[in-house]
Formats: sequence, structure tokens, C-alpha cells
Amino acid sequence: MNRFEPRIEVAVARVRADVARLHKLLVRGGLSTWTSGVVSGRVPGADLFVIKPSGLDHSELAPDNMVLVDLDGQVVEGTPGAELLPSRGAAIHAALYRHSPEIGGIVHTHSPYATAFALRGEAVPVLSTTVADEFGGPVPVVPYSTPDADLAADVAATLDAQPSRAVLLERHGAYTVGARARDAVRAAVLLEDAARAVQLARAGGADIPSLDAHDVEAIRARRLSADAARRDAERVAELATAGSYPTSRPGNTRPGGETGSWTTPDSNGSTPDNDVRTRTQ
Ligand SMILES: O=C(CO)[C@@H](O)[C@H](O)COP(=O)(O)O
Repeated sequence: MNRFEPRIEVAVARVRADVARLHKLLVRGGLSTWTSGVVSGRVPGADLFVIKPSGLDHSELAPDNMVLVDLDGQVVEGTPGAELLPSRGAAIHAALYRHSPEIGGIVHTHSPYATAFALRGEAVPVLSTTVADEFGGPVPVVPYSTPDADLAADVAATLDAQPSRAVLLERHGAYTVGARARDAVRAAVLLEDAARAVQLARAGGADIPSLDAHDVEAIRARRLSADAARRDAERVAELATAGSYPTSRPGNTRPGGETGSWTTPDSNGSTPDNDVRTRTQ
């Protein structure tokens, strides 16, 4: 029996498939060892997200053993995967989704090069145009604090204070966020790539200064503008496919007027009323 109205059931099924598949990209990119490497994705139109189960080998992950969780961090009983425990980070993921409606996907890894920076308590610097383009500045470190501290609040505050969609956790690893789970995975992969490149350049004896701040800003601005144009084009294509928008002029199609570095979850083809709480009582 379905627990939700049909459009939410469809959205849940889509996010389950996405989140299960995206874990394979973490493994392929060398960002995951044992059961580490956790992806979650918000369900557009509902106060729900999908996350991997705790302790299961990545090779066993599939849409039907992903765990559906509400934004209070509670497993939605009676749904596939509900018999499993969600990943240990589920409460942090829930808090980040509550914190910002712009966050539609989250990744947590212990990927080796990013974690090496985290262990040193050192931000990943902007040595390359790629880091300027992707992160808009250095990838900052959330300072280590006691195990009882509110890590989600610290991650949220660090994300809010600067443009990067990635943060390092001192003594632990990294969190990345994005408009969709796929965007957060992309950020995690590119963070690891950036950390490795810096490490290799330094190992070769180079002492490379950070890019000039104005250049970083210009590169980032160009990227945000390209992202906005791409989203417009996607929106036009979606509306044209649905037969509800007759023009091909991208500039006319942004009802949400999104700005900043992330798209909002509902700018990805899902329904816009994502404040509606849909879990059946
Ligand atoms: O960061 C941690 C533990 O330090 C966890 O996120 C693990 O990396 C994955 O745990 P499970 O998903 O198996 O619970």
C-alpha cells in the first residue's frame, strides 16, 4: 500500500534510485572505504530524504534498501529499507536539510586527500581555476569540537559564511552539499581532486601562492552565470516536453528567480510546494 500521494511516491522512487546509484560513483572515485561514503537526497515536494543504510557494503546498495527519513531524522515506518538503521550521520543530514531549503543533496566522505587536509586543520587553498570555479574560495575547516557538540550547526554556520559547497571536518573528513544529490557528489569528487592536486604539487617542491582574490571572484561569477543559463535551458526543455510552455526563450522562464550558487530543489522539475508535510498520520 502506498503511504503518500502518487506524485510523492514517484519522487521517492526517483530519489531512491539516484541515491543508490550515486554511491557507486563514490566507490569508483576512490572516495569510499568499507561502509564510509554517504549520500543522501531530499525528496522534492516533501519533508523527507533518502539516505543509505548503516553498515551495509556499498556493493549491496539498491533503491529498495535505501532508508526514507523525515526531517526530524525519524525513519518512515512501513517503507522499503525501514527495517535497517539509517547511516549514522542521518541526524546531521536532517539538520542540514532543515537548515536550508536550498540543500537538496548531501555527501559525507573520508576521502583520503581531503581528509589529510582535515587532519591538518588546513583549508584546501585556491591554487587552481578549477577550485575557484567550483568552490568560489578555499574549502574551509570546521574546527574539531567534543563528540557531544552540535556538529550540524557548526557545518551549517561554516557553509553559510562563505561560498564553498564543501567543508572539511577537522579530525574527520568532509561534507558537501548541492541542489541535488548528484551536485553534492560532484562537489565531493572535485574536492578530493583539488586536495590531491595541491598535495602532489607540494610534493614536487612547489610553493604555489593562492590565486588573486579578484580573479577567483571573476571566475566564480562566470560559473554562476553559466549555471543560471543552463538551468533556464533545462527549465524550457522540461516545460516544452510537458507541453505547458510554448517558447524557446530561456530568459523568460525563471519563476523562482534563483540566485547564488545552488539551484533550489524545486528548480529541478519537481513540484514547488515543498513545505507541505506529506507523511500519513
Ligand atoms: O563518519 C562516520 C563514522 O565516523 C560514518 O558516516 C561512516 O562513514 C559510515 O557509517 P554508516 O553509514 O555505515 O553508519
